[in-house]
Amino acid sequence: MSPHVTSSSFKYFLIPLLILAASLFPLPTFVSRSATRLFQLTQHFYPSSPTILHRSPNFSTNRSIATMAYDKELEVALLAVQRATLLTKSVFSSHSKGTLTKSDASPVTIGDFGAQALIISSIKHAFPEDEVVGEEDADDLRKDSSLRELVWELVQAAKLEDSAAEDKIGGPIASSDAMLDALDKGNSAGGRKGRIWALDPIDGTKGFLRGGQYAVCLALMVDGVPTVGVLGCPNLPVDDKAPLDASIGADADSGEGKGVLFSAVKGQGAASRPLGKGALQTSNPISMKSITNMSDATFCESVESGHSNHGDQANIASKLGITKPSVRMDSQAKYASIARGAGDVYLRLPFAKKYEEKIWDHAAGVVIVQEAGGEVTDAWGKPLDFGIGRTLKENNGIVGAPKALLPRVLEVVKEVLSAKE
Ligand SMILES: Nc1ncnc2c1ncn2[C@@H]1O[C@H](COP(=O)(O)OS(=O)(=O)O)[C@@H](OP(=O)(O)O)[C@H]1O
Ligand SMILES: [Mg+2]
Ligand SMILES: [Mg+2]
Ligand SMILES: [Mg+2]
Repeated sequence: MSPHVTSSSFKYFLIPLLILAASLFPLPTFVSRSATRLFQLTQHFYPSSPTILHRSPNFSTNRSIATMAYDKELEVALLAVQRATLLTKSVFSSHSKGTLTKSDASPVTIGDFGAQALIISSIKHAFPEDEVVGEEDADDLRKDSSLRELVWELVQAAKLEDSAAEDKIGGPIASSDAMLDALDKGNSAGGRKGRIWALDPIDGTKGFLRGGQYAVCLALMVDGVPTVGVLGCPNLPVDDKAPLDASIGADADSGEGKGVLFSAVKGQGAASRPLGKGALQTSNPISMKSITNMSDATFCESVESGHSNHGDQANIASKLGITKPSVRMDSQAKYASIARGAGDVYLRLPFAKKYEEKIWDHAAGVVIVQEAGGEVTDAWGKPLDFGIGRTLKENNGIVGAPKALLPRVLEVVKEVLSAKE
């Protein structure tokens, strides 16, 4: 038998048969683990036609063979992000946030360093072979012992209240040196092959500092495709139906009814659950709002006028017939908000063509929006390419919307951008 025939039989006959058998009969753990491996294998064999894997948004409440893939990755990511938000919230309520200015003039705080160290240590505990593209590194802490001490105290104090949950993410970091090493393991160059996590320990650091929206963001990319995404948003309302108004970005300090964990796994739908302090709370499926009339849409944009072009975005909204004012909020809380139908359209048009968006600013939000029934492309309608390194250097600007609305939004975006060229 030729190698081609052998590989085809394996691909088209043996794997589907084994998966069918695995889903029909109750199996001992070791067999079901093998089934999970098999399932992951099929993702390599059927990269573009995942008919047996891809379910409608909100599939997550149904248990089946499909939900077994990435179960552990999702649980570890949720717990790691939840633990990191204990740290960021404690920094927010303390006097000093230990703010430094990075070489690109953007701020970084002891919260960013501590959250990155905790999350990478969780990932490395559960998946030692995986790489991480993280925003921060330990250079500043290695140079400044008092700053290092501040972060180390925070890291030691950030503990989930449920010991089984803590164990799943490896428990406390062993020493201050181990903390620095974990922080530095966010140095992957990214790429198109294998399993790479994208981590933004605090996205919207400026929002975090002013008590507005921020998000702890973590995504697993498999062969360059965002596959598991988690966003911890301590200042968003727990209620998925809460109206989105302009005040959401201004003074959203964590309090009663605030704090949400959003998540998605490719092919399994998107969900939200209250952000807790211990074991994971029950999740609810989320989906984008189905609006038929563009004039009913709400669009979300950055607070910082330097991060996206508010003028072009207002022009686009008016050409689309959108009459409601934009909702401005920092961070990937924007993606989370459109994914649960609190807003509808995400616009991030560039000021400068040379700015390269960072993969950690988008990977988690993109998979959550996709799984909630939306799509995200660049401003010219090109798919976002997460597989070429630490930035989206082949893309320019970002647009996200419910699938049915995206073509019309892109038409107007291109019209406005072309008129400037
Ligand atoms: N010039 C420019 N253009 C576009 N984006 C930039 C730019 N400079 C910085 N950044 C990145 O913006 C991230 C935060 O942007 P957000 O849209 O989330 O929030 S806001 O702009 O502050 O409202 C921010 O993420 P954090 O650093 O994690 O806060 C940056 O990665
Ligand atoms: Mg930053
Ligand atoms: Mg960011
Ligand atoms: Mg950040």
